[in-house]
Order: sequence, then structure tokens, then C-alpha cells
Amino acid sequence: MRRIGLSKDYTTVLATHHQDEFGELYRGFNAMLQEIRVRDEKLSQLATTDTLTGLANRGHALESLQTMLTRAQRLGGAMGVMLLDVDHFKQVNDTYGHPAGDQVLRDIAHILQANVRAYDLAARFGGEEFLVLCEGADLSATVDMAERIRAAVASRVYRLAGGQTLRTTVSVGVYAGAGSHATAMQLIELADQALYRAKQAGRNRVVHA
Ligand SMILES: Nc1nc2c(ncn2[C@@H]2O[C@H](COP(=O)(O)OP(=O)(O)OP(=O)(O)O)[C@@H](O)[C@H]2O)c(=O)[nH]1
Repeated sequence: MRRIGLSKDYTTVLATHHQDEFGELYRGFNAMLQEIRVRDEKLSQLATTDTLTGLANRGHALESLQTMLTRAQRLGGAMGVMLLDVDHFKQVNDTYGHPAGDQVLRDIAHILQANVRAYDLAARFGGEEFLVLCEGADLSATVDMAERIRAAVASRVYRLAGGQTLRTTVSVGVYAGAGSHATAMQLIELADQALYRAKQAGRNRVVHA
């Protein structure tokens, strides 16, 4: 028990064959460990997940970016970063209402999840902005993935609760690379500059740095 207390490894189960008070004590202790583990998982889920979309939240995305970048730099591999912003989203809210806007954000989150690989990370980075981290992807692979997502969003017809339908588009800024001196914030900044150019060029497009 002292070892569990020190290691905080609550997955441990204490084995006992006692049928007396000791057995009772062990079983109570195991039940308590199980409860701590479930609460631990719930807390960590709450701390890393965006509640509206179920995607990773900004903090978790930044941590993952740092981990992915460090790994890519250590192994000399590539990585891609994609910043997506919903076009004219204020108009969606103004025309159809905030709940409709929320539904669009949730739908886009589904599209992202359906289009990224198991080892990529899709996150909600801010209000109507999403970040996708593509592990081991070079520029061409990241742009291809971004283009697939852009096209999927553009062709989606959102069906609202009241029977109305709407369509929307996203602009995407892409950066790929993991230069030995690059920092996580520089990667985001470069993707953001590309995103800005995508908006300036007319939206509903992918631009890379
Ligand atoms: N429904 C909903 N709206 C949100 C949420 N977070 C941010 N927004 C809205 O997103 C809108 C963003 O608007 P802007 O930054 O003006 O950008 P935009 O209208 O998308 O225009 P462009 O980015 O230039 O294409 C604002 O109206 C915010 O209120 C959210 O969680 N739910």
C-alpha cells in the first residue's frame, strides 16, 4: 500500500486470499483504487478535450505539437501543421443562430476526425479555428490532406433542427517542416500567415507557407 501511495500507480490491484477482515479491507481498498482511476481518466479527459466538439483542446494541441516537433527533430523526420478557419462564420451565427453555428463546428470536427490518420491530431484551436497536426507528413502529404478536408467541408450540406439547410467553407493555412531550430510557435505562426493569405485570396482554399 505504501508503494501505491508513493508511485501513485492506481492501476495496481492488491491480491488476497483472505476471507476475514483483511480480505474485506483489501477488497475495499481495490474498489477505492478503481474509483480513483476512473476519476483520474475523467479529469484528464476534461482537461484535454474541447467540450463542444469532442476534439483535443488548444492546450492539449500545443503540448502534442511540442512532442511531435521534438520527435521529428530528433529523428530527422517531417511534420505538417494545418490551421483551418471557417469562412464568414459570423454570418452563419447571425443568419441561423448560435446553436446552428455550434452544429456546424461539431460537423466540421467530424469531418476532421474522418480525414486524419490515427497518429495525427485534430484540435479546436479557438472559436471557429481548428488545428491539425500531421505526424511524419511532408508538405505534399499535408496539402493533400488539407485539400481533402476543404473539399469535404465545401460539399457538406448541414441540416438544421428547423429543417433549413446551409453550406459553408473553410480556409486552410499549411506549413510542413521541422527544421532543427524551429519552435512550436513558429510553426503555428507560419501556418497562420498562410491562412491569412488564403482568406485574402478569396477563402475556401488551401495555401501553404
Ligand atoms: N456558434 C458559435 N460561434 C462561435 C463560437 N466561437 C466563436 N464563434 C463566432 O465566430 C465568429 C467569428 O467571426 P469573425 O472572426 O468575424 O470571422 P468570420 O465571420 O468567420 O470571417 P472570416 O474569418 O474573415 O471569413 C464570431 O461571430 C464568433 O461569435 C462558438 O463556439 N460557437
